[in-house]
Amino acid sequence: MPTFSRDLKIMLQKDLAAERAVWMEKARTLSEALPYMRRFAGQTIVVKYGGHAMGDPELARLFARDIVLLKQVGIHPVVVHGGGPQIKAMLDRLKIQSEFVHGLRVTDRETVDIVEMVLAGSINKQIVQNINQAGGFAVGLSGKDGNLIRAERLSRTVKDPDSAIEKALDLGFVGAPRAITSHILESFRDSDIIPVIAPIGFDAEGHTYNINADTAAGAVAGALKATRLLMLTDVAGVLDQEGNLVTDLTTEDARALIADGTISGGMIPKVETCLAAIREGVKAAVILDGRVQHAVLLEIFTPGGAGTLMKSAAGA
Ligand SMILES: Nc1ncnc2c1ncn2[C@@H]1O[C@H](COP(=O)(O)OP(=O)(O)O)[C@@H](O)[C@H]1O
Ligand SMILES: CC(=O)N[C@@H](CCC(=O)OP(=O)(O)O)C(=O)O
Repeated sequence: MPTFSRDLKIMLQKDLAAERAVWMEKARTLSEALPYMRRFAGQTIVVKYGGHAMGDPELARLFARDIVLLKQVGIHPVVVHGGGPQIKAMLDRLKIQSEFVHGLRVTDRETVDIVEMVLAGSINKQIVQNINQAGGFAVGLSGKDGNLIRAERLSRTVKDPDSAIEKALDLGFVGAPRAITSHILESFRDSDIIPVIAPIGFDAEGHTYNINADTAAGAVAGALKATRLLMLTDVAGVLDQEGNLVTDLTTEDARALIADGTISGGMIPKVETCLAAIREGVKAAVILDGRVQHAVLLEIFTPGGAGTLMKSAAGA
């Protein structure tokens, strides 16, 4: 029937035009990424991948693809991962109690074995597998491999609120990174290998340490003088008193927001780690929302990077 076939033809032409418009938009986005690809080519970007951000399998798959894409365009991504919720799940299964003091897990001898098993074992290998399934060549390392993260027992004091006397906190086998053997990571720069690091440290006496993943990522970024330290978390970034996103955070503003309690809990070590990394030579650190699909690509390849940026005085 001629009328029907004419209508069908018009419909198909409209569909094709709509599809073409979608592809044109995608091509434009790719083209607009070119200046960013040139800017970051050959640079090191350390990505801290938190335990909350890896909970959703689809987000984890997209994260792995984004990391492979960075490497493919000549950027050197280094992934440092956490796994707090996964450690908690394993400790619960084994009916082992665990508590946090100032955002850090008090870690006794039994707990450090479980932490190492979960971080350097199942989680590390899952991320490696995701990246490799996305077409990359990821190699999993704990801080023990290649003497990567020498650590010491973290010493921290707190002020007793009644007497105002400083007392030492005993967090057990919680480590502070002392030295990063960076040539291990630098040897991957000129290869297609993507290092994926579990935040486990060691010392000369043979102790194993549980290191907060933010702290480990900051130390690695500082040692590599990375161009960017990206901290993927479960909020949009640093929020102000009204709950609005702070897009640029100076050291002075950070100090003020910590002092008045606006920045609290796990966000304090995160911000402090970013500032410390910048002091050590990282050009800029960004706290961003790991719950958003392609958060890493948005931050690196578009002007619409959506987190909180802290940068060195020399600029980013
Ligand atoms: N000013 C703030 N802006 C944003 N988040 C904040 C702020 N103060 C405290 N937080 C808390 O910090 C959390 C992020 O830290 P944390 O839970 O340690 O993250 P992760 O598990 O990703 O390392 C947020 O989920 C939020 O509850
Ligand atoms: C000392 C300390 O607290 N270590 C952390 C290490 C994992 C971590 O930091 O994981 P997220 O990044 O997912 O929070 C812990 O035991 O939970």
